[in-house]
Amino acid sequence: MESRKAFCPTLRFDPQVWDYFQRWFGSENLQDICKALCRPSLSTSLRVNILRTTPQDVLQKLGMLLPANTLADCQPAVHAGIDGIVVLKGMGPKTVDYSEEGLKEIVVDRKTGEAVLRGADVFVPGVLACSPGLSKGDRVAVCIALERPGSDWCGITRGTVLGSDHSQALDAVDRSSLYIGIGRAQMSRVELFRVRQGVAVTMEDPVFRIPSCSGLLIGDAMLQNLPSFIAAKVLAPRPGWRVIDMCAAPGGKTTAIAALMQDQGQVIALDRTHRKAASITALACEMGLTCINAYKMDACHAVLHDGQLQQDSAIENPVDTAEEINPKVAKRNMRKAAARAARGLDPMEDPGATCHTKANGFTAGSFDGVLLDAPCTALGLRPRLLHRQTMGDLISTASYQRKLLDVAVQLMKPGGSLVYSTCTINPGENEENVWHVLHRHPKMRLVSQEPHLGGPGLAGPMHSGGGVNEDKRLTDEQRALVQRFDPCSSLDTIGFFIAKFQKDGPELSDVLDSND
Ligand SMILES: C[S@@+](CC[C@H](N)C(=O)[O-])C[C@H]1O[C@@H](n2cnc3c(N)ncnc32)[C@H](O)[C@@H]1O
Repeated sequence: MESRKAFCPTLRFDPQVWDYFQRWFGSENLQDICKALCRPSLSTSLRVNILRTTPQDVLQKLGMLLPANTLADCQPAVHAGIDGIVVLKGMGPKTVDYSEEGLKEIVVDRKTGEAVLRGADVFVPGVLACSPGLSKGDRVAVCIALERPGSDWCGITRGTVLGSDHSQALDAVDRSSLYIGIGRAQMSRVELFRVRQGVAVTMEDPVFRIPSCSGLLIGDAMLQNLPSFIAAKVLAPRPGWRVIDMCAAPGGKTTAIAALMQDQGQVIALDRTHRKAASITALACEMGLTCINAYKMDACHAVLHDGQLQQDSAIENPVDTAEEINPKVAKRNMRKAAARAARGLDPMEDPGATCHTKANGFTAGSFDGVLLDAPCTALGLRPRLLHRQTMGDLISTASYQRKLLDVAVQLMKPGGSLVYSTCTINPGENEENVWHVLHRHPKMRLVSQEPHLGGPGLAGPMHSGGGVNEDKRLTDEQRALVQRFDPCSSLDTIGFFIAKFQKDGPELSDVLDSND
């Protein structure tokens, strides 16, 4: 069919956000970044649980577990530069021929489409519309319907029949560049809109072929973006250290840190809800790590103030406080979790996992290492076909991060290290926040990072708050110390940013030696 083109979407940002980014990145570079953000990375990394197994054993297991054709395509290999990482290759974009006779069609929502681009099949809740008379076993072209500008409505409701009066709003929008491949229907149209979960379409000719290892190597290895693992490595935690991961769920970096410490010492992991904190405990158990203690705590209040008592208790089968009070909230959370599971996204969290609760925070100056992997606008995640944040959202997120950074500084021992990371390309949350730390906290300085694979920080004056301030900018030396992972660089990673700070004070090795 002529109206189906090669996959070539255009990523849209709010116009003010676009202008702001354009001033930082330049027009051409921003276009390249947007193009990369619409596509999945073709390099999938698995972090090996080095306390339990080796990269070579993981390669051997993959050889036994993956189907022969997948294995031949993805060529698993040990990462050449970073210990403990196994890399699998993806392929695409492939030019799919949609002209085959009798090909039917299915329209999915954006999130489902993005999951398919990452290698998933199509799950029932994400299907919005399909051709009339769709039968189980039919071949179907899969297309994404994007939300309309300024709205979360894409023009049709779930259950729409293509070509009917109800699909006119959808047909009025050009979606010819949003076809993501051909699959085989696993149910008829009637069943598709009657059931609530299950696989609707298995992808046979996806535009991108990304290997899926989910559920294959539980406890031995986990999917982790390369820059995320690098952030944990950059902290350089040593066995015996006391580390705090302030925003830790689901615990990818927490468990990487604990493994680097050979499970010796103490890793405190915080997140805002019991459910999230318990998910960290569940991952730590899966990885066989015992030095991690997860707490339900707002990291903005993580510092114990004079006169406050240290209180600590463990919670069995945690539920969110809001749930205890309000059964409607409990029901809504259950529905959300079930919906995610039905879409084949996150597995539902282990209901038996526990976490700690603490009425007050932790003693200031008591941590050798602090990780602040901050909640952020996530404008570096791939693939993403639409971003709806406004300039106001970007500014308020950066200001929230600065609040967390101020707490992080208080928690560090003199001589201790802080790693600050985000998965966004937004300079307001990255370079501008680094500038904030250096100018608000004279005892903090940027230090070099190992490993250092990313590019330098951006050059230019700070201007997220509106006016340009020529005096507020990182020096060339400071820009060279941070790592900015550009999604369109040859590393082909998500957009990510890492800064490492040290607080003036004695070298930590001296502190540890004098404690021995
Ligand atoms: C980027 S994610 C962390 C990902 C995690 N570090 C990993 O590698 O798996 C940010 C997390 O911060 C949590 N968060 C947001 N505000 C927080 C706060 N005030 N205190 C603690 N956690 C918070 C969110 O719930 C979210 O789980």
